[in-house]
Amino acid sequence: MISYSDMAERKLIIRLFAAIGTVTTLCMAIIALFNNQSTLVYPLLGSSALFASSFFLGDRVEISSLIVLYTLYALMIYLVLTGGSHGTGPIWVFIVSPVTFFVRGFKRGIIDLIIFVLCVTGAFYLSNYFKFYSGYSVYFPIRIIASFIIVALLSGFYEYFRQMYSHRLIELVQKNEYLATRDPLTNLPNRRYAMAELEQFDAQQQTGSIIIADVDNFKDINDQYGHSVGDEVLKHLADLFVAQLSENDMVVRWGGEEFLFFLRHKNKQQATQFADDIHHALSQNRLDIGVNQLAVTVSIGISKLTTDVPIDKAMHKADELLYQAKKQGKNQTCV
Ligand SMILES: Nc1nc2c(ncn2[C@@H]2O[C@H](COP(=O)(O)OP(=O)(O)OP(=O)(O)O)[C@@H](O)[C@H]2O)c(=O)[nH]1
Repeated sequence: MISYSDMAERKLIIRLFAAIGTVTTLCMAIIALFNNQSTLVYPLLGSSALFASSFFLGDRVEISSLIVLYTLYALMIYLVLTGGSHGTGPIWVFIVSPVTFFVRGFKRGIIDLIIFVLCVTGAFYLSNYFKFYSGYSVYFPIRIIASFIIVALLSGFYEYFRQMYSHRLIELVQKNEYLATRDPLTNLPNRRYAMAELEQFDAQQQTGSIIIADVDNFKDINDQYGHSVGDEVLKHLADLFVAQLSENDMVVRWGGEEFLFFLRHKNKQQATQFADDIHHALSQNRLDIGVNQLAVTVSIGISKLTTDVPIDKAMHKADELLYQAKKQGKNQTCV
């Protein structure tokens, strides 16, 4: 199953935030320097350096995103405390909520924003109390905080629905991916899945055995008892085959009434023993169809998978041996 991660996109966006933060704060520091606003120059330069450091952290996305976020918080609180340039500092706080939700997600984002609002409220109070900046009107902090909360709520709603939609989408893709590789009747993996597994196995140059099992006289079963009983037979076989498998092995519905077993690291002798076990299990487990019990048998062909035999050749060989087993009277294995 493919794993779905947005890490590459996150890395890109965090680096973008860091780059914008670095350039913006650097420009603001230069402007503050020309305006002789010494209290702004150093905090802005410090922020710029922190944003730049997070840009160069590369693959450590979580750390760099936290540096970006908390540098932003610290700078915003400082701007509220000091008023920034001519009392316009608090206007920048609106950047905080979208960045917070992006970095922290919905739940942790809410917690961080509540703490941030409390800090900003405290900063307005301290600024007034210690006269760090005395140009704020009585209503200004209230309006800034109220509008900040509205923007945060909107960003929160957006993030909540985005997360929900993204989870649903991933679930849907994974479900479709699963269905595309499953046989709906027996719930076994299908031919498409098997081909991918076999190609991977081939690429890894491993050894093992292939077994092809074909139900004997299946047309007669369909004709005599009906198609739905035929389907029940296939399901019965699938359950029985799965019960025989060991951890590394796999059985797939290869098509129609044919099943393919893929036994990793099992030589011909072990595969033959496995085929005998299947014949035996089938003879012991008849299928109940109303008052009757139906005896189902299979014919089997086995071939080796080695590093010097291509998969398609091994499959062809197993098919030929299966045909031979049918010709020799069915309900048997040819190796
Ligand atoms: N019920 C049911 N029948 C299927 C399914 N897929 C294929 N079949 C039937 O399987 C039958 C296979 O018939 P044949 O190829 O003649 O094979 P057979 O009767 O098993 O004969 P031998 O292989 O010689 O033993 C056909 O009648 C198909 O319609 C399925 O999913 N459900």
